[in-house]
Amino acid sequence: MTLAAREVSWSAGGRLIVDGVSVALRDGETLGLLGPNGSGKSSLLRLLAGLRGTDGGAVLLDGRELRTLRRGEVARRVAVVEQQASTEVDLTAEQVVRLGRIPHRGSWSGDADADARAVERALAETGTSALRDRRWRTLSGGEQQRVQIARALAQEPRELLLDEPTNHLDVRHQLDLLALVGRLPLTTVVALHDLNLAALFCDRVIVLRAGRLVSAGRPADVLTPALIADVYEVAAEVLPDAAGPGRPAIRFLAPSAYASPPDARSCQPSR
Ligand SMILES: Nc1ncnc2c1ncn2[C@@H]1O[C@H](COP(=O)(O)OP(=O)(O)OP(=O)(O)O)[C@@H](O)[C@H]1O
Repeated sequence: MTLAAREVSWSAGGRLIVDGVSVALRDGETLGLLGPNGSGKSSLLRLLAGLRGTDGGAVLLDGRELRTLRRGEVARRVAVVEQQASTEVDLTAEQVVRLGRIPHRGSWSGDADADARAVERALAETGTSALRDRRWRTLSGGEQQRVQIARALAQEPRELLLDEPTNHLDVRHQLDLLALVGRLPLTTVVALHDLNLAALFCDRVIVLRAGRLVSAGRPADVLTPALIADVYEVAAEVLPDAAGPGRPAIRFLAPSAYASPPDARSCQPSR
């Protein structure tokens, strides 16, 4: 048993932002959360994390309504990394990762050994050990992103919710991060814009449009030219199994108006 949304709705500014979405995660899967800008991905993730309450429907953790559970109990189970996660205080990277241990501290004291082990493991898994003594503010966007993910892993969650975690990451770190997420024995929801990364790493994907769930299933079944044209309004060619069995690769077909021949001269460094 893990997380589920049952007919979840949420409104803001007089508008329905998440509109009756139901999804039940499967233990250990990586679920991709897809959809155009403003389709409600971050809003749904925040509802699943219990960071905000639903206006209709319910989020369930092991079949129990999230809103009836204690904050600490949820935080020991569910970790979330939001877009542009930041910290105002001038901490080192290691101190940021240690924040992930807060839900595990009792009212008197925590288990210092368990905390230290979890922090070391999270730093190693995310390749951020070498950054441990750096001040947060001096880290690049990609380094900050990986440290935030280390913080979430130090929390030792069973459910991990990631909002655009590959933002700021170079291509190798994007691949490494999603491979790590797939390897860990966690149930993960990951909001992604890159459909090829979703096809490569997600066991299932769901697609939102204007707050509604419009499709759900295996990447190969969902990421069809028809769906991409309908939801993203972009023509695409889908090469089935090109990225592995059941894992399509997507090639976007730029309208001819965008596709003027490359001009080598425009790429020359100016002197
Ligand atoms: N607190 C809020 N008040 C008013 N409108 C909001 C609020 N939060 C989100 N919205 C609106 O809800 C819609 C969905 O936003 P959300 O951030 O969930 O989309 P998204 O799919 O994550 O977008 P993106 O891909 O651009 O990150 C947007 O139109 C956004 O402006």
